[in-house]
Amino acid sequence: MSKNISNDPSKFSSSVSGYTEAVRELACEILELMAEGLGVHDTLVFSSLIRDLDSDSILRLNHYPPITIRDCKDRDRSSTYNHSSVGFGEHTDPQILTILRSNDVGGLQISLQDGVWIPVTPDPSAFCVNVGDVLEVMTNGRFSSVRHRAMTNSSKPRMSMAYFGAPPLNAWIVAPPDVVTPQRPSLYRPLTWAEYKKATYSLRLGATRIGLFRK
Ligand SMILES: O=C(O)CCC(=O)C(=O)O
Ligand SMILES: [Fe+2]
Repeated sequence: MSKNISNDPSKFSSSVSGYTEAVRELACEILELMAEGLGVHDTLVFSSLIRDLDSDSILRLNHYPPITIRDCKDRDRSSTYNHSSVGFGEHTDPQILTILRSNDVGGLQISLQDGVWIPVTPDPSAFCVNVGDVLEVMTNGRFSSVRHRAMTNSSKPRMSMAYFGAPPLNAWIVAPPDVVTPQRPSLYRPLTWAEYKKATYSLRLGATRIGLFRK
């Protein structure tokens, strides 16, 4: 994509479409490799949901303007700097796979353990790939969706672009038989993406929404 956003909406639209198609293809390739690595017979089982013409995938552009300590105090005298500097609260992405790109301003953090946040070094030439809740269900917990958040920077604006590969609304989300064994029975009850999306929007951003579907 060009470094500058064009004033011509059709050029902007075609850049966004080109980018979206490229990251969709990347997501599909990663998902096919994951299926192969898990020993799943039908290696297209995850990627075909994203390739489906009715896929509910989306692209989100995030902008985190810098917040200085003074701004925070002006806005709310009782809030602490740390509290106010959360730009995007902690959550897991509900979809299948997220392909995230950002500028060179840090802010993304992941948590593998409650309350411990690990910063992700920003690299504008790299993609950050997040496992979403649907992939956790479809791999029967072999891959876990990652809890993350984005902090604002006190001097520079962070920008990020996230492609969320998602199934069609009416698709059933079930783990393929290859990852369900007597030793590892299925962890989640079957659900449709529409059902999961509805549950997602009815709960707080930070809630462990996938827990609602655990057997
Ligand atoms: O801006 C970021 O790095 C994180 C964005 C994010 O988590 C999201 O859009 O779901
Ligand atoms: Fe996210």
